[in-house]
Amino acid sequence: MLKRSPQERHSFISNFDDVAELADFSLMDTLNCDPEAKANGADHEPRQVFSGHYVPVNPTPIENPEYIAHGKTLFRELGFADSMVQSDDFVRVFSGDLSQVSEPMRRVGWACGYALSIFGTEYTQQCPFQTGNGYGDGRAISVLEAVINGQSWEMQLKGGGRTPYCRGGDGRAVLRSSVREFLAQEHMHALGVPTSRSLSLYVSKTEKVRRPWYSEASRSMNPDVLISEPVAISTRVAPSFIRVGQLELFSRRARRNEHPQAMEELEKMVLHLIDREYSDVIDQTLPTAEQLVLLAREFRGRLASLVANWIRIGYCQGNFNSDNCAAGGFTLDYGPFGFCDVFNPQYQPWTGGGHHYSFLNQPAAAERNFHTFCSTLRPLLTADPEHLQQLGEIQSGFSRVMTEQMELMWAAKLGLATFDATLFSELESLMVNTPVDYTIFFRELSGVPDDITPLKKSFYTGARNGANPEAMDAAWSEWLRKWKSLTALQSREELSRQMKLVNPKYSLREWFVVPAYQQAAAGDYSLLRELQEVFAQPYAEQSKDVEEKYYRLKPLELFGVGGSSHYSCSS
Ligand SMILES: Nc1ncnc2c1ncn2[C@@H]1O[C@H](COP(=O)(O)OP(=O)(O)OP(=O)(O)O)[C@@H](O)[C@H]1O
Ligand SMILES: [Mg+2]
Repeated sequence: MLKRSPQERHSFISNFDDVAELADFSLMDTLNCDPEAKANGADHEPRQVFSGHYVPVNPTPIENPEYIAHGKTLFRELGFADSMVQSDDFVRVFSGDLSQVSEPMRRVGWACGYALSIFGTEYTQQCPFQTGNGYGDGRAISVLEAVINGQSWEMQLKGGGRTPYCRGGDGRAVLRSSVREFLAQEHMHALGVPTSRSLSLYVSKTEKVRRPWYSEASRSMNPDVLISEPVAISTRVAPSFIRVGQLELFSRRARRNEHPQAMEELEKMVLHLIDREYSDVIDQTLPTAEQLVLLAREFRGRLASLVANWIRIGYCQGNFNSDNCAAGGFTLDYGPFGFCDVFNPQYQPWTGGGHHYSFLNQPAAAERNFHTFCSTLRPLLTADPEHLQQLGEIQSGFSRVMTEQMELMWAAKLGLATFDATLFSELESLMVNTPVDYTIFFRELSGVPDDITPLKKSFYTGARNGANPEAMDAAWSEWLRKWKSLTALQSREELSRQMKLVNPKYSLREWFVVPAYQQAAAGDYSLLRELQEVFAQPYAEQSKDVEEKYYRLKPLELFGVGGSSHYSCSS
């Protein structure tokens, strides 16, 4: 614990119990750069980093930062006063300027390397050196790790400038992508889905970068213009930002015996993960092998539950690679994500994402990431057949655990005590054939309607797949009758109350977000702040006005529009 008098404390530092130490094996990449520039974080050139937990790197402040928004709920949880977000020192740090921070904060941030597997297949091609040693946080820079109310929190700038892993990129994030991530993180938290959190969002009044994007009302699949967009820095917060891909980097090195400390580094990294993300459930005095097995079991449960929650609320992560899979089991990297409007098992807003990361394929994608995760632990257990076998059993049990979670989730969405496979598969076909708006359908069903009239509020009748409307209505009525017979034992009020806790009324559809970031780029933040308020209470009925604006079908003319219905990963 660091000792300091209250007068010495930096204003927001006064909320910290302590400033935590990172794993103790930093700064070991001794090649390829000027040691002094490296140690003070001033070397931002792409380079190979051969070992070590992180590299010191200074963020590059955005020019003329202006406050846009902060995560009010998170501020309350951290004990930060709302006014702090406009204070000079806070603005400076979270718009990327560490030059004036005082002890115990450090004037240097850090970035981490990680490896990449796509749907379980290892890649190194994305690394400019083709070795994997130049891939990692290309524009994410952590600036602080603090213990607040007994909980350790890492604060990470996204868009904070180039790092050794920037691969020739500019290290920036545009306002558009920053607004999306900022809003989505707090919405997911309010939905009860584990996630990184949003601390603050600042935009530059003068600095812009060019990105490929879609022209107005474009129906092109790929971006068709280059646009100039303001840069922004959003700060996200989590117990750690350790990714499956990060463990993978160390494990690949250990497997190939790339340097003498490779195995030791892998072990330290895994123990660091346990300390940051699993200390409440794993006894750190146990032998390492036992801890590893417990870790795999616990992560399995968290990951399966996470993905079932994504599907519960209509979320598609879009790019669920191992480097976008947080080893703590929460949602990380809101890039080409989307909340679905129409129920479509193959919903995938990212044009580069393919079927493998589509909506109902996310359990399969999670399984691939889990297998990758288990493989990262294996080198640490080679001399221990008993624990290796336990790990194998945990790995092969993923699909069972995932199925259990999915069935529990569908049962809860339908207000049933147990999953009914026939009822569910009939519903799935009806939802595809009508088609229905996923959020509105389940919310209307949560009203326990007498007949299908309220459910029709969710029907995209204009997009009906040529089906006979009378026959469809009859099929829906029959399905509703069956559903009601299965729920008949519960009081209608109680059933409705329970279902409304599981089926949100409001979800952050992309066509709500597009005008918010467009207006923000023109200096008007009012819509963005309205979305913040509305989507912080997704289960509440809210006012008539809110309902009319945000509880409605996607207008048919917005289907197929580039940048809204689908987008490239460009951010
Ligand atoms: N403008 C940029 N400059 C430098 N590196 C970038 C830039 N944009 C993306 N990258 C890097 O490219 C890789 C893939 O990007 P991806 O979109 O998955 O991540 P991201 O959205 O930047 O970050 P995160 O996963 O940290 O949320 C990451 O390693 C990321 O850091
Ligand atoms: Mg990423």
